[in-house]
Parts: sequence; structure tokens; C-alpha cells
Amino acid sequence: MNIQFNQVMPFPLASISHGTESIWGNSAQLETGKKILLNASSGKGKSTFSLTIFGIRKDYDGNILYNGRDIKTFSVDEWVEIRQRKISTVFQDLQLFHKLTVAENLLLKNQLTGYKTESEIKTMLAELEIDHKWNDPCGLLSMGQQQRVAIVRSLCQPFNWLILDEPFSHLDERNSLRCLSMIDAECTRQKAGFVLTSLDDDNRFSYDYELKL
Ligand SMILES: Nc1ncnc2c1ncn2[C@@H]1O[C@H](COP(=O)(O)OP(=O)(O)OP(=O)(O)O)[C@@H](O)[C@H]1O
Repeated sequence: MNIQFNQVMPFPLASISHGTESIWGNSAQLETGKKILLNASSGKGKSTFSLTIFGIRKDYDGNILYNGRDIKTFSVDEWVEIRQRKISTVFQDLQLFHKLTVAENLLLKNQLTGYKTESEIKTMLAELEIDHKWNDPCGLLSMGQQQRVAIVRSLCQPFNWLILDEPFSHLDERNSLRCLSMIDAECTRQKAGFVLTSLDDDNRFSYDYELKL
């Protein structure tokens, strides 16, 4: 699924200056299957980008097209289908249910499409060294552990695009690399692309290209 940004300018960002390379106010293409770094300093709109592309924020001029269709024209049912099968996300606030256990958070998501088996989900947790938290409420996990749960949850569905908003901000280098490798493997398996937003350049991975805000 191609995603096209045409002269998109979120209202809160209209009054600050953006470089000629910025997505904001220009044209930009997210090409099917590409692995993209979106690098921008604090306050330039990384979270705004993630919420806008997912149809949660609509306060912008210009338009965003999925395969040529303006996302502002999608019905509620179409958004349900897109969010279950086309685009997966890890937002900065993670959006985990704090009172539910790790198992409940993951299985609740997974049962929408039955994409993974329980054993596959446990294997992913084990690879990220949080399988021992299976029965613990998410609210009692450290922020880095919660980030890892949210990353695993984002992989428990089919998708064409994975949007990750600063997903490693609480993770050490070793865990960041493990997560990156898991994300890369799942995207490759699904022939999907991802956009990973970051405050800095990231030389740990060979991204297909970089976008700026
Ligand atoms: N819902 C909103 N209504 C009005 N202004 C907003 C809204 N959300 C964000 N902003 C403003 O838009 C600008 C960009 O915010 P955003 O959170 O997208 O930046 P960011 O690049 O993700 O920042 P950080 O790296 O610090 O997380 C900020 O000035 C913020 O105050």
C-alpha cells in the first residue's frame, strides 16, 4: 500500500518554519515495503505524523492518500479494517491496558485476527526477555518492559505498514537492537514497510531511506 503526503500541514505546526526537505508542506511518498527512518528534533511533529497517518488526528491542510484515496473519505468500517489488517502502530504513550496482564493485552489484540499462535507470542516475549511477565499487569512493568510488550503487540496482526513513534526511548542498546531485528524480520515476512521516528540519526540499521520533518 502506497501512502502519499500532499502538502500536508498540521494546524499546530503551520506557524513554525520547516526546511525544504520536510514532509510538512511538501510532497512525500511512503513506498510499499520500504523501511524508513523519520528523523526530527523534539516538537517538529513526530507524534503528530503518527496520529495523522493513522486517521486519529484530522487537523491538517493538504491530503494523505492510501493507494490514491484520501483518508479523510474513509468510513468507520474502512478504518476498522485498515487498523486490523493494514497499519499497525506503536504510539509514544503505548496505549496498553494497565490493569490487564501482559498475556491479556497481547491475546486481546491477537484474537481480532488470530494472526499468531499463543506459543509464537510467548517466543517473541522470550526473545525480548520479558516472558516471565506473562501474568503481570502491564501497569507494574518498567517503561522499557512496557515498550517491548507494545512492540510485540504491534506484530500480532497482519499489516502493510508499521508506524513506530520513538519505540526505543526507554531501551538500552542491546534491547533496541533485538527489537529492531524482530520488527525487521516480521516486516520482511509480511512484505510490509515501516516508519520509525527518532530524535537522532540511527546508524544501527540500513534504512531504505530517511524522511525529515
Ligand atoms: N492535539 C494537539 N493540539 C494542538 N497542538 C498540538 C497537538 N498535539 C501536538 N501539538 C503541538 O504540535 C507540536 C508537535 O508536537 P509532537 O508531539 O507531534 O512533536 P514530536 O516531534 O513528537 O515531539 P517529541 O520528540 O518531543 O515527542 C508541538 O508544538 C505540540 O505542542
